[in-house]
Amino acid sequence: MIDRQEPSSFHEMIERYNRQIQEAKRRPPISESPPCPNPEPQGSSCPPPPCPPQKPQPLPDRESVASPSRRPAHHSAPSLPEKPCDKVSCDDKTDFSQTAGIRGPVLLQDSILHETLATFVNHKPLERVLHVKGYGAFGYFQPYQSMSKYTKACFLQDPAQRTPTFTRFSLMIGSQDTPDSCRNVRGFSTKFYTKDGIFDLLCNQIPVFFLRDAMRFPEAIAALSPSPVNNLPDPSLFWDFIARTPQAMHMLTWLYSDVGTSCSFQTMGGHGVNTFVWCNAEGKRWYVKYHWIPLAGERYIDRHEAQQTAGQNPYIAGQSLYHSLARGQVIEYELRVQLMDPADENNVPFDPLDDTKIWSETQYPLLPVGLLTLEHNPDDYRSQVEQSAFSPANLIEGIELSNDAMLQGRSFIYWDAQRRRLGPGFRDLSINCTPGWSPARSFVTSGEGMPVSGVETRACPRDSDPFTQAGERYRSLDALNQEHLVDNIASELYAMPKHIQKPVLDSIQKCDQAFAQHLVRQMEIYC
Ligand code: HEM
Repeated sequence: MIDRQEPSSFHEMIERYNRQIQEAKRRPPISESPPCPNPEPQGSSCPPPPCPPQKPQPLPDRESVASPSRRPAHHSAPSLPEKPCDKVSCDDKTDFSQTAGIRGPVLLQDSILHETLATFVNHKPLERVLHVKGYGAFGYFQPYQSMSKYTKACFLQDPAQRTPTFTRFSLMIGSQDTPDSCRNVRGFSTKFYTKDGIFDLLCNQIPVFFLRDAMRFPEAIAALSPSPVNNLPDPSLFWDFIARTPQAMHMLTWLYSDVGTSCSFQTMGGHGVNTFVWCNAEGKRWYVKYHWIPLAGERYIDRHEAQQTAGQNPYIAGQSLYHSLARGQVIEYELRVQLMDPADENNVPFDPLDDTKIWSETQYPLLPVGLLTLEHNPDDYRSQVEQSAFSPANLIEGIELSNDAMLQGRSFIYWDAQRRRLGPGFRDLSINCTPGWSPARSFVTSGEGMPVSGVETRACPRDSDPFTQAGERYRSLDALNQEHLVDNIASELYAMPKHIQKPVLDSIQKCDQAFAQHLVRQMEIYC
């Protein structure tokens, strides 16, 4: 029997279409059609009338159908012999537009046709402005022990409690066709469906960012994007940005190391980048930085392997994630945090709220918190992965924003982006909600009860040393990884004009003299 219910979505429409094609193929020839097994009183669901007879018939007089008095004679259709029906399921009325007579015209009133086409042209949700290409996985999080000393966050109190999660891995720059292995910032966002509501933890594989203030973020993204003139890759946009942005030096030493190229999310780390605040039941606050450690170990690939992989399989990381979960393997990441008493913030040689800096692991050890276990694939990419809406402002009691300027700049813009791409009801989509909860009703705000003071200003915050940690990063690499970092930079920087090369080399010299010398030698090889 043909399903005559209207499709509620494009997806259903396609499924129904495929079902009908399959059924039609199985159905015996029309002359041998069995009687309708479930005849309905009006007969509307029974097999519709058979194909028009194969013997050519004169076409109905279209003039008599379409207001003959107003149509000139030369508009009449030529009297063609009717062709035999060549459709497998020509008895399926839903395959045809509604026409005035068999050869048309198609009637404007055919709302079913318009709905079918309008559903098709509108079925694709708008893409994210960033992190367009992504893959998802469901799982759960379980703490190792109660973290009540540091936070009252409900899902971190009881080691026996499992909190359901959804994780989306993504590439920050590029389109749906960008190869998974290319040099990129990779996103690692997790939604925790807690009993107090949604908590989102957005991480990148690189622990620092290009900028410490959100104001220049659009400029950074433009520098990483294709040329606005011809849509072709233009490395001079990036290197010009780096030449003008010494604070990006530290990020450069991560992005242009092998950490920038990878063929697997299972062996990739994640870092919250920004500094958040944990608050316990007594109101004691801690600065907190988040880190995910893959239990499979961290592994990255070099630029040559990344390029080769990009050509061979642009979906390598997504496929590996999907097939591992489909085979029943679980993928695990340990959540660790670094905690700093805000009273100590003046005792570190940098601003702990500056996201171009990392915290020393000796001074602020990585404290294990719990285990994220990814265990199954999404069943519907569009409604689960595409329509997932993460925000650093999706917080629950016990977790707050700090005064990290970049984080505060991010706090509104994700919801705004989601209103644009998913509509104002984005929080009601099942992937984005826990029943009965909405941030507007939860009244979780940052720093309730914290004193705030200061003179209005637009100024560079305390400590703007952009070089020390970048130099430390270079020196922390072994010889092979130093070689890769330097070669990755040299392979692009050598081709830049002098007015870009010079300030970049000056900045690198301020990071580390040997780093700069190594780079100059390597650039000479390319020249
Ligand atoms: C001012 C700076 C930033 C702005 C304006 C910004 C803006 C955005 C926007 C608009 C999206 C897409 C949201 C959506 O449509 O759902 C996005 C996604 C994302 N952002 Fe940012 N971002 C900033 C900085 C950062 C930083 C520092 C991180 C580091 C953790 C980060 C991590 C992510 C991740 C992981 C995603 C992907 C989320 C997903 O999978 O849906 N962003 N960002």
